[in-house]
Amino acid sequence: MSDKKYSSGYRAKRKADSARLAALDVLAQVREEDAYANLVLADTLRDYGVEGRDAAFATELTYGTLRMRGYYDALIERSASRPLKELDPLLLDVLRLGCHQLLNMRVPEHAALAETVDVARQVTSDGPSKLVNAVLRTIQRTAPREWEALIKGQSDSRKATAEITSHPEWVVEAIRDALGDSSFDATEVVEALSANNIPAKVCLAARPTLTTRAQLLRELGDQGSAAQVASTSVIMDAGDPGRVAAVKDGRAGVQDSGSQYVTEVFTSIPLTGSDREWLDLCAGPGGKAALLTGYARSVGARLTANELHKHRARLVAQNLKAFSREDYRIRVGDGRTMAEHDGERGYYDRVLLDAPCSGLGALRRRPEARWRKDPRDLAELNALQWNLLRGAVDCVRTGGLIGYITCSPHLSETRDIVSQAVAELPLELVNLAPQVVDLPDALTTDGCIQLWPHRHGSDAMFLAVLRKK
Ligand SMILES: C[S@@+](CC[C@H](N)C(=O)[O-])C[C@H]1O[C@@H](n2cnc3c(N)ncnc32)[C@H](O)[C@@H]1O
Repeated sequence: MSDKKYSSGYRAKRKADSARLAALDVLAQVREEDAYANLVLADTLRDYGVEGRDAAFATELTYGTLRMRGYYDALIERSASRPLKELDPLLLDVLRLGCHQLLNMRVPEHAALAETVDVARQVTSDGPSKLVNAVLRTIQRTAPREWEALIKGQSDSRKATAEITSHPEWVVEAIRDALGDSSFDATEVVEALSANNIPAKVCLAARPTLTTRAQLLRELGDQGSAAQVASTSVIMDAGDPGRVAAVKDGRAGVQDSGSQYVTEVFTSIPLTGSDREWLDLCAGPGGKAALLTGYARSVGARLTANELHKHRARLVAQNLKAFSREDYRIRVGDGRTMAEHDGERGYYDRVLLDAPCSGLGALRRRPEARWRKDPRDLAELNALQWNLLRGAVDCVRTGGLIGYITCSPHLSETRDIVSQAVAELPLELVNLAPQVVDLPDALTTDGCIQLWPHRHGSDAMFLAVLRKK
């Protein structure tokens, strides 16, 4: 750190604010160590002695900056008049923090500037801190509406939408394709992407046969309200879910309302013949398994929850602790080859395949997730999804149902893989139109369900139901 006075001379050097330093440290951990911000934030705040209102400030600063990084980078690049890659990464993080304070927090402009320059000086030296001052002043001098117009006005509409909504360009393309829009800057494409910039509220699931939404609402008092989409879901408007008695004892769990809805729809599809043995092929950590066990129990069926990883199977057990051991069994194994084991082939009446996926439908939950995802991972995921689908076909009886779910709207892991399955495997698609009369904008043209944060207030969950021929 430099000992020299800040050269503009308008105030003396002073120690940078701990909340901002802590936020910067988290950004650095995310960038350098691939850390998850939500996992390292609490320890980092403790290390810097940041608590109470300062901790809330640091949290908002960290998450907001990570989320809006793409937009801030567009402004920084234009204001620094040099490519971003020529900026020191730590300095770039400082600039991003400054942008968030200037543009999206209720921090007075002079404080946003001065405090950010203090941080720059403390973690680098005088020279770079002058650059921070100059760049942030340039950003501040232009009105937010003018910045938006400037970015939207560029000829490359995919890049413009990516920058305005703060997403990688490949995600813009994926969302446009999933919505069936022809242009990258179509109103709904921008709305869908912008919805990822609004943090999701905590949602609880009232687990069937253990409690009801009405009971959960009563328990929460003025801290809860009924959520959209699923009949089991409750939004926690305030408070800590870990302190809710129903969550502590397993009658309820923290779960997105879209996840609840697709599980509810799948279990409500009528089935000819027996309906006693249900399988959750990829069950960890067990949110859907807990709903499935409840629904199964209410019709006299039993759930088998399968999971590849032992430690995740333990989480399933934790999620099912409020049910009786007769209602479920948990097994550890590979869902792709489960039918090779004694008695598993064609044994199940319903199989839920909640497949490992890109998670593009839950970007609003993890502020930095969109920057970490790589489109090259999709090919590997698609191969796994396909092999799990084949595994599910082997486990379900003729006439039985498979519910294929992803937390993603990306076509390669939703409608494309399902149409390939219908073409190549002994499966027919069940049209879900009768199940979604109250939610017609959730139905895809091929009769599947695709939820969206901007339409339904849930994660972008996908459900296709397939019947084995
Ligand atoms: C999307 S998550 C399932 C979420 C879960 N249904 C819930 O609601 O809590 C996918 C799960 O599949 C598991 N998995 C991955 N490969 C698998 C395989 N070959 N067989 C079984 N499970 C697998 C992962 O470990 C992960 O727990």
